[in-house]
Amino acid sequence: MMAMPALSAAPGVGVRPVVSVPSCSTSSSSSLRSSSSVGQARLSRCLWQGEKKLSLLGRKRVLETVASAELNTVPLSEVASESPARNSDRRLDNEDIKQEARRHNRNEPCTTFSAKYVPFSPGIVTSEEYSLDEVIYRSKTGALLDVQHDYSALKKYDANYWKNLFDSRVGKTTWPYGSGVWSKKEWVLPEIDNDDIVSVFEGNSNLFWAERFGKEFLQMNDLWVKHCGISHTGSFKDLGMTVLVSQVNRLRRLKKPVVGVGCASTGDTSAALSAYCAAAGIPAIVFLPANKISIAQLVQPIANGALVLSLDTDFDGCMRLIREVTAELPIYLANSLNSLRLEGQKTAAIEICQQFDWQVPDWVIVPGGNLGNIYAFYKGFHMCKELGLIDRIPRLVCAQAANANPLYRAYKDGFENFKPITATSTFASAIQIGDPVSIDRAVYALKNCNGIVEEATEEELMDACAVADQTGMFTCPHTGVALTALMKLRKQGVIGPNDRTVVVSTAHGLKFTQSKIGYHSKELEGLASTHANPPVAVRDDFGSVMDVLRQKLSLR
Ligand SMILES: Cc1ncc(COP(=O)(O)O)c(C=O)c1O
Ligand SMILES: N[C@@H](CCOP(=O)(O)O)C(=O)O
Repeated sequence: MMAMPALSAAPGVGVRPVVSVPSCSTSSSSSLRSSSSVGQARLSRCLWQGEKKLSLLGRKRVLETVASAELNTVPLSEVASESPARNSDRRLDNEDIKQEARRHNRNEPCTTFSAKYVPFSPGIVTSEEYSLDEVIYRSKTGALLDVQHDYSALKKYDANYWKNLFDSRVGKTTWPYGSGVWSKKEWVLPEIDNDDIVSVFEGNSNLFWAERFGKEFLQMNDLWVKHCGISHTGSFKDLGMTVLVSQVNRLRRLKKPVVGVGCASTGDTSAALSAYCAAAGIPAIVFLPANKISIAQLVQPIANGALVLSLDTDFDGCMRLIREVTAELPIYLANSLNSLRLEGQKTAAIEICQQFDWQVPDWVIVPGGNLGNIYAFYKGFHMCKELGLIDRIPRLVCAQAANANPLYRAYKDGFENFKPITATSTFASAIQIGDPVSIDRAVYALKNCNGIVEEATEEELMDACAVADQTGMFTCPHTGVALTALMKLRKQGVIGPNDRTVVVSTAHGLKFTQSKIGYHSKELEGLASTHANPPVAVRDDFGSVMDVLRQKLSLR
């Protein structure tokens, strides 16, 4: 058997665009051109540089396809309705998915969009800014950074344009837009070359109607669960990691000194980092707190070939160390301290609006630990509102485990004082964090959406998981924390019976089976395990089986 280090179970988008949409380029340096001669020149470049391998027939098709988009103002609705026929063209001999995409991707607006790092200092005017190609995580004053998009460029396209564009990309395999993150590329990392993107077509996670749980337990008829855990590595972290690792891929191509990518983790960030780095052939280094993550989470970076360091400390200790190490060595920091991650994570919020046909839910409940995700959700909704796709931002609820509740404590204090704590053991082990790096981002997000912070005890979160599971879900403990917050707010009448509410499920329950086994075997110390459903041991004979069935099913 493989020797494991001491890291075992924890206890736990038809409106006419205002400009034409030429798009044969995948290059960040391309700009919007309307003259036909310039269009022809670009066309030739595309054909003879990027598409060297096309057959004569292929070249003719590209000429026809791109020329119509280059030389005319093409209503997006028409472009979209034409594309299935073109997309039914088979991939050409010797053409891979990226080359095929260059041929088909004429819906893509030319890259006039841009983004940069600015200090995260709401209300303070500063000229400080950095290119996304710089390796930098903090401002001159030590503040967090934020990725700022060029809204004046994005606003040249109206809300219907964006809705139709995003909608036209869902459910396709076109590189890279088959990804729920990259389907929103213009709002995420607009300048990255499509060839640098590292994606496993993450996102597009299901948003399902939790009918029985809502109606039977909460008298709610509009309760939804956004299942971000049904994902490549089983958590929402894939959304951010595709962005971060893609940018690292670009930095390495630009010959920037990045020998690897590192993170501290409670299990999910490390799993996502390892998988995306492995897909790109980039070394991954992960710092894990010994004995504080689940076996399923531990085995993910091991299997994906990451360098796994098991440290005799908690997550906050690992976080301190990785920050020191990444300041010394050319290792790129992959935690959400790095604002690139949040650009991917915010697409979950945009996706929720899209899944509701661009209607806004009343409430969105998100479990919080290092607190990047609650800000990412706020930013996603805020961007939709700024660009006119929605008319308001939902109220956000951040849910914390009572054993790891620094934000809850600060909230109760009117956000006047924030004090880091030493988080204690919780079944929601991925949010056992006492000194969250994104505290400022979280407080800003919650203040700006009239948000709420709730907490869940161990008993409450495990019971919430059990009850939800018995309505057909298979929840992770963090989702149990969010469900507990929902139950409390519903009971208090804060959330109404007809409020459209989305609970964000951040990880797949299959990553956390140990705590479920403990609960259903009534082996969790200090917990009544009220909803336990242990297996019934039965003797191997017909009579015994019949006796048990009669008794359990109340049959005579
Ligand atoms: C499964 C799961 N849920 C929720 C969270 C909390 O997200 P954040 O750290 O962005 O607050 C994390 C990580 O911290 C996580 O791994
Ligand atoms: N739950 C996280 C904790 C680290 O959060 P991050 O978003 O800052 O990377 C994990 O899985 O490691």
